[in-house]
Amino acid sequence: MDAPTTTSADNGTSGGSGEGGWFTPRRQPEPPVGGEQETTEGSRLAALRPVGRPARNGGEPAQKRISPVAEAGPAGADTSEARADTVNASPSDTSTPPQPDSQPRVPEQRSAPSRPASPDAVRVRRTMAEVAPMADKVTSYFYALLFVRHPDLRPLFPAAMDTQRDRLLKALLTAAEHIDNTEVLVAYLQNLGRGHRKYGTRPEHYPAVGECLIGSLSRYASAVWDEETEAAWVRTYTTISQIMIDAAAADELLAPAWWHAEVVSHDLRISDVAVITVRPDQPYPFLAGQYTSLETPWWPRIWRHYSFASAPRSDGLLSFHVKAVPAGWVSNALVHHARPGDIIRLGPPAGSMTVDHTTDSGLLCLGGGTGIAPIKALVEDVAEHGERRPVEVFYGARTDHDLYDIDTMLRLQQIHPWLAVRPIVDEQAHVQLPDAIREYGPWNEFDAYLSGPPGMIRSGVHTLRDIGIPLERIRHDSVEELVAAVD
Ligand SMILES: NC(=O)C1=CN([C@@H]2O[C@H](COP(=O)(O)OP(=O)(O)OC[C@H]3O[C@@H](n4cnc5c(N)ncnc54)[C@H](O)[C@@H]3O)[C@@H](O)[C@H]2O)C=CC1
Repeated sequence: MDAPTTTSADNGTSGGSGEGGWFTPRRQPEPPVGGEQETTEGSRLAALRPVGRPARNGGEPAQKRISPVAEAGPAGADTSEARADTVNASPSDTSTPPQPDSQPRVPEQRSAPSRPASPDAVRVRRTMAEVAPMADKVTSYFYALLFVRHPDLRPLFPAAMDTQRDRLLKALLTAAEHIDNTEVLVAYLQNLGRGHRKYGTRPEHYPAVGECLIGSLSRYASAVWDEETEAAWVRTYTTISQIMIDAAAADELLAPAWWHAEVVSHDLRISDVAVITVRPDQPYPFLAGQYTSLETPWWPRIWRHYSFASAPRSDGLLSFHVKAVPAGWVSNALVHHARPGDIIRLGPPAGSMTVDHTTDSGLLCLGGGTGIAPIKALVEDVAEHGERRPVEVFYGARTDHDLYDIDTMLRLQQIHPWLAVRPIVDEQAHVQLPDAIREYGPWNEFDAYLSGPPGMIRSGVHTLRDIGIPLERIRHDSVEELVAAVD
């Protein structure tokens, strides 16, 4: 499954919780259908059958598709990458096949009230604890079951999925484990469901995945598996899949499953970083600070996440900053092979590291390496709104040479008196990016935006908390492990 998205340390997605149980399946698992074999598996299959119907309200406008967590790959199969340019992308979109995310994409249950876990959640977590030491085996068995029993699903996954095959499973298990954390989980699953449209996932695929999920869990958690546990998993999976299906159905009314986009310019700024501009084949609505998933023609069905490097433009063009990382299939193809005229595919926009235009707080922005891309988009966004809010950008790089976009940022500073850009070069400053902000401030009237390598985000959140910025005013993508680290 794909990447994350986070938002702010507080994901900003509350809402919708008052209706009494997002996670109470709106449709109870169906009893075994007459005529269907009365085997355990027949029952599972029937119980897991989701209902492919659009959400009651027809969905939200595309512009509102902001979720606190990133999307995961194909339902079932996500192969999508870790966010290539984002926090979860580990050191990159690296891997030999694209590296899977080592972290689940659901934020920690930081905001969950300290209510006792539901009986289903207790059973689900007991199963997870049981299978944890055999995660590899569970994963292999799950995909073996899926592809043997449902060979029609194989094409939804990339040809080479050795190292990332567990994305789907991971996302499902993570979601199941957080089944009580409704507000965060619903947003996560909705995003996941929408994101799965680009893989060709359909409602009828979900029961197959659920059946194989339960098949592999029951095998490897046999010591704790019983009828109640199975029923808990069926309810949990039914809830998960129904939210994903509903979100995908609602999104279908609003947006394509993917966009084709033609590369219109390719600017190799330094040996391993290119600024790539593309023209989507139809309007692509997004917000500054968000990111998208991207598939190249060279690595079909392998998706990577990249932040938009500009606010929405009147000519509809989109740009990305891509760093080629060792063994990064997609990033190397984009940096070293892509040329104008090439056609790529884009998934829907995601992410909520966006500017809150209802306040006039200042923006304290930390961009490390190619993490400067969405920061530039945020600056343009503030400029377009014509507001006079102070924006302070700290742009970190290892060396002077790595400040590949400093000219653009300094040009923006010249035009906008409310903008200050401060390059922080490790080898000169003898201090890494987050710590550099301690010498400036005060920052109590600022919202903070962090974009860059995971280590920078992690230490950035720590520093910002340390200087008194509350968690809910700190925004960045893919936060789950970071939230856990500071909470
Ligand atoms: N929305 C987002 O969060 C985005 C994230 N990214 C991510 O940013 C990264 C960029 O990679 P590179 O350009 O190679 O950056 P890099 O690894 O050269 O780091 C850039 C700067 O970040 C700071 N930094 C790095 N690691 C740190 C740590 N552990 N603690 C404190 N500060 C640290 C340092 O000031 C360093 O000079 C990639 O991992 C990419 O996935 C890229 C674009 C958007």
